[in-house]
Amino acid sequence: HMLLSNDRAAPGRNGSVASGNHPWARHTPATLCLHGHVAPTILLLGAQKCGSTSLWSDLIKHNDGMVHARPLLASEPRYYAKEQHFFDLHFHKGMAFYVSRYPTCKRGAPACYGIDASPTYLRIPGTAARVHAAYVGHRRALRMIVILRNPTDRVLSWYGHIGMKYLHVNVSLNEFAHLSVREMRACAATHGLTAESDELWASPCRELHPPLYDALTGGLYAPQIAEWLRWFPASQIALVTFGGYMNRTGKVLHDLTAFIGQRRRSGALAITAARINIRSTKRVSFNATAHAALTEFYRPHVDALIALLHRPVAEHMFSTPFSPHAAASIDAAVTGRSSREAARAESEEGAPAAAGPASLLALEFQRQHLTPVLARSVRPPTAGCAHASRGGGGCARF
Ligand SMILES: Nc1ncnc2c1ncn2[C@@H]1O[C@H](COP(=O)(O)OS(=O)(=O)O)[C@@H](OP(=O)(O)O)[C@H]1O
Repeated sequence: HMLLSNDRAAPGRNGSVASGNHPWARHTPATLCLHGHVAPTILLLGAQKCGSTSLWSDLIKHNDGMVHARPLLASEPRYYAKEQHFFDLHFHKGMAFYVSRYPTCKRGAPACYGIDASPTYLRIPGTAARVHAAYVGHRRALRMIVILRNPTDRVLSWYGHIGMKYLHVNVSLNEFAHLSVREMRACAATHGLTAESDELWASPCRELHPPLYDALTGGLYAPQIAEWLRWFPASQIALVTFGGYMNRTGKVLHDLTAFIGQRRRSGALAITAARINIRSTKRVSFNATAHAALTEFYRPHVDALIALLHRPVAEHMFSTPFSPHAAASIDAAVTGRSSREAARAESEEGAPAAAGPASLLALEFQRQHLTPVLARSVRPPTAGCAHASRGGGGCARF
């Protein structure tokens, strides 16, 4: 096992030292070489159906040093270039197998970063512990990226995914939503839990009978992220919102480049997100009651996510496209208060007076997600823009 390090003091064109004094670039990783191959150090954990394929593709396209896997056999599915499923399905095959799909290491070459974008890593319990064990001695080189989407939209996408995978789903979209919620509540009761419980995620209710599977528990982001925070420092985890990535793609990609520890590439920020795995446009949306049932189910879980992001344990999580310096302006936008009033109110309420990056994300979630969720529970979604927010500005999504 070895680290092939570029000259950290004087980075080359693709050197591994981030430009500027970006706070997350302090522990700049070099190329990690294991068993003669570039080992993945960038793990795009998911969530599944949240734009992970487009983000993966954009990260490769906009980062010179980013390398993906190559399928070893012609018979392997093409998505294996993106998703290794090593830490959920193939862990028993060992790290030598894992890295064998990545390029061989070359001494003196510019730093490169292997990426594994298996979006199941976030929702399948146990993967964080396996990553932690497998990267002993090299854990600081890892960067985890999580992209989150409104969980109700995720269910819509998931339904399409299940439909594609299993060719047909014998329930309609709206039945699927109601059935999922009903079965989840029943399952929770059987296991002494409630539908609000964080513990649902890693409980047997994770896998309801086909075709429901874990449609709902995939959107329980708080316990999923908390699990990664148990094994890794917050500073190694970046959060991206679906809406942020779609609306400010260039900024998000720039920020992620810095998070990874690369030099920021100069160039236009006006980049549009890749459009891969697009299906929802071909489908109808939930009707109002199905939408309300899912929204109701997810409400406490979104609250739990926001609460998690406000907790000190998440304080140093990297979040983009929000800058740590924008706390005051975001807070003012959310609450309508001046930044000084906001800081005073926060400290009176016991919250940290100076919002860290994760708290910023929490505020943005509240603005982009929770407010529209509450509004939508009493109004049916409007055609064409199911996420219209009262504050104007088109579709507010995460
Ligand atoms: N550029 C852009 N604009 C809008 N929406 C986009 C974009 N790129 C990806 N997507 C949507 O992301 C959904 C697919 O997510 P994933 O790639 O993570 O799916 S997967 O888990 O890898 O199967 C899938 O959602 P649904 O269409 O709702 O199914 C895609 O439409």
